[in-house]
Amino acid sequence: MSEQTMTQHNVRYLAHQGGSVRGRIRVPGDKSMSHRSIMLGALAEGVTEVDGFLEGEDSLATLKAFRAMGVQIEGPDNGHVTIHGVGMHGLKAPQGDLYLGNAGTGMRLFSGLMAGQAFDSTLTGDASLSKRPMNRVADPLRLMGARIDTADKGRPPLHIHGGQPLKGISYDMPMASAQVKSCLLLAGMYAEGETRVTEPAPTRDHTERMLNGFGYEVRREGATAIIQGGGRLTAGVIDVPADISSAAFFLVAASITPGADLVLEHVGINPTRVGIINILKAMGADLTLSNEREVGGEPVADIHVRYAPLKGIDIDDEQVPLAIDEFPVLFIAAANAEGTTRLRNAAELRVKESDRIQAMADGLAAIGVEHTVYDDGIDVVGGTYHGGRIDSHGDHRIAMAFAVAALCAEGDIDILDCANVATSFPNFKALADTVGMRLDVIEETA
Ligand SMILES: O=C(O)C1=C[C@@H](OP(=O)(O)O)[C@@H](O)[C@H](O)C1
Ligand SMILES: C=C(OP(=O)(O)O)C(=O)O
Repeated sequence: MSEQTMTQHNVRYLAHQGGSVRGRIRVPGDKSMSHRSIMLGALAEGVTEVDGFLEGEDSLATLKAFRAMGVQIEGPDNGHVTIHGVGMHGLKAPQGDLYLGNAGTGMRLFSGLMAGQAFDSTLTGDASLSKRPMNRVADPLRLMGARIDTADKGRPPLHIHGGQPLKGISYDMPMASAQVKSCLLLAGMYAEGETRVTEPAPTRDHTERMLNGFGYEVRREGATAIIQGGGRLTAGVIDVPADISSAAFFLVAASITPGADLVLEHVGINPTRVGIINILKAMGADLTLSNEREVGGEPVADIHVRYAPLKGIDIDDEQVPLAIDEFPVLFIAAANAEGTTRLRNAAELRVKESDRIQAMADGLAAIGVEHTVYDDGIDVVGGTYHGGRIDSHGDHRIAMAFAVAALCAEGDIDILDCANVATSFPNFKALADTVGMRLDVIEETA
């Protein structure tokens, strides 16, 4: 069965009202770091050992794409992956297209890497990824000398012509995007001279940290990340922490559920990812970090969360890129807070796996949560809400957000099109059961 036909099998969630949130859990590995561990491990000299790898569809698609380019990769086996690096110029032309599933991160980072190869490649994705904008990477890569063909309006598939000499550029990113920054830094390894990428606001810096960990220097001058072409990567050991974006569902679940008391273990707390913690704390959440340590160049902690009454806030603009994937579940926190929570300057949410402003607004409307939609944000008014039927639009984070909402709903929430939860959080149902949430997963065939 091809990946494309597999996705026709779908699941629906029936999230029963009520339930508890108690215990001690570890959510799966960080998706951003999992993608990058395979990419850098494949291009390194030597053998890279990865622990904590996310065995979700997005990062598995990245792993398979490198296998298709001749890289020997063992695993994943309980989060352990062994990558036999082929060096910067050791990839082989793949036989067919490189299918990247649902992963915007996969496609944007691959486009930078493939622009530097000697052979042509075609990057494809599922229905959601095929609608997402790729000119944000294709345009600056073309400035570097890449030749890239896109479908209509800069959508995938991307056809990347190999053998094009790249030169470094100085690029001011028009949006705060770690994917664009990372794409250009990866292409910059293959470019002549320096590539300089300036971000309008801080975004996740896993690429910079991991490149430095592989012995490839990325310098920073203020808001600019700088890489010199022509370097090499040296294999190493990577310990991927639990994904704060997955932990977010349980941080909100515990914050809104009276009596909740939960510990999330070994969570990545990179300062460019902690918007969820900062925003929940500003809303009055009871979160405590302990056992703070650094693991493989990334800060990690256990997070203890207990129920506390939340209040609505105006979310600080600077928190937006630091919590960019957490807004669906933060809107559920807002629905359970006293007063109104206001988000602006978050238009990027409209170009994720779904239009996350509209998809969440439609879902909030279906369960009776008062809200007002803006081009770049939303106001959510806290209060009681009922059950209802939600379309997740195949977006993992919308599906999981409404599963969390059921904890405080006055009725059950039926959530359609949830198969893509497996892209980032394959054992979400199992961990939801462990803590006391009441979630049925109903298999459906198309
Ligand atoms: O670099 C990454 O790993 C990611 C960057 C973010 O996207 P943008 O760079 O488009 O904001 C985020 O939404 C995505 O889930 C992962
Ligand atoms: C936006 C996300 O991922 P990607 O862009 O990689 O599809 C996400 O996981 O919320």
